[in-house]
Amino acid sequence: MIRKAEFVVSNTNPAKCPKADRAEIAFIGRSNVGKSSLINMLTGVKELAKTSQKPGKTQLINHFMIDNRWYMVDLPGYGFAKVSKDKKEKWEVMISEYLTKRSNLCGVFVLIDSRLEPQKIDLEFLHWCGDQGVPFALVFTKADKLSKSQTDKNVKGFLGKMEDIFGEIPDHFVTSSEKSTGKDELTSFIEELVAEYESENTN
Ligand SMILES: Nc1nc2c(ncn2[C@@H]2O[C@H](COP(=O)(O)OP(=O)(O)OP(=O)(O)O)[C@@H](O)[C@H]2O)c(=O)[nH]1
Ligand SMILES: [Mg+2]
Repeated sequence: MIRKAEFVVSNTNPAKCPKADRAEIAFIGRSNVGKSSLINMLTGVKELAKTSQKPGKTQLINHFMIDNRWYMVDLPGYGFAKVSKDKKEKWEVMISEYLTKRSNLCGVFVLIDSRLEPQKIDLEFLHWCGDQGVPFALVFTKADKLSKSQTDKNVKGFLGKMEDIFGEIPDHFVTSSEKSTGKDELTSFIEELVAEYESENTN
């Protein structure tokens, strides 16, 4: 259970992020998929991470301190059409630096809109994570928007693609930030990652 969550700092430069002296978990995915909303749902702090109906709200690497113990990170989304080429390239450098070099990163959650068929951009991004050895799990979002059977069908379809690409099905969670669906399962999983990191990184 998360008891306390506080904003720490926003950055464009991964090298300027807080000292990597504790476990860190990050959320990424397409613009508007619900990353910031998920952070607010998991922490129980309504406006901790800024959300918007318009894609492209989160622009920076945002660190939040959880229970004075570990960091939760909100990242800007990919795939927002109205972004200049220059900005897109800057995003790619910033995010790839962050995801591949952040030494205390013990879990990256790639958010997938549970309403949609598998999207090329998500599959490409996951391919890249696999190639780079980024430790990811999947979070399907907005499960309140469709019927359970439709959501299940989409999730199953996406996991089938994962099996085709990776030969195995990654850890995954079905969530709704509106209804707090999946909160306990995802929180427990994150807490396990944090505990594992701590047991490997204490002297
Ligand atoms: N119905 C429903 N709406 C959601 C859910 N999660 C997010 N939303 C809505 O989706 C929109 C985008 O949510 P954000 O959390 O800002 O998305 P984001 O991924 O952080 O977007 P960027 O910061 O632009 O990359 C907002 O209007 C949210 O209210 C959910 O679980 N259910
Ligand atoms: Mg956001």
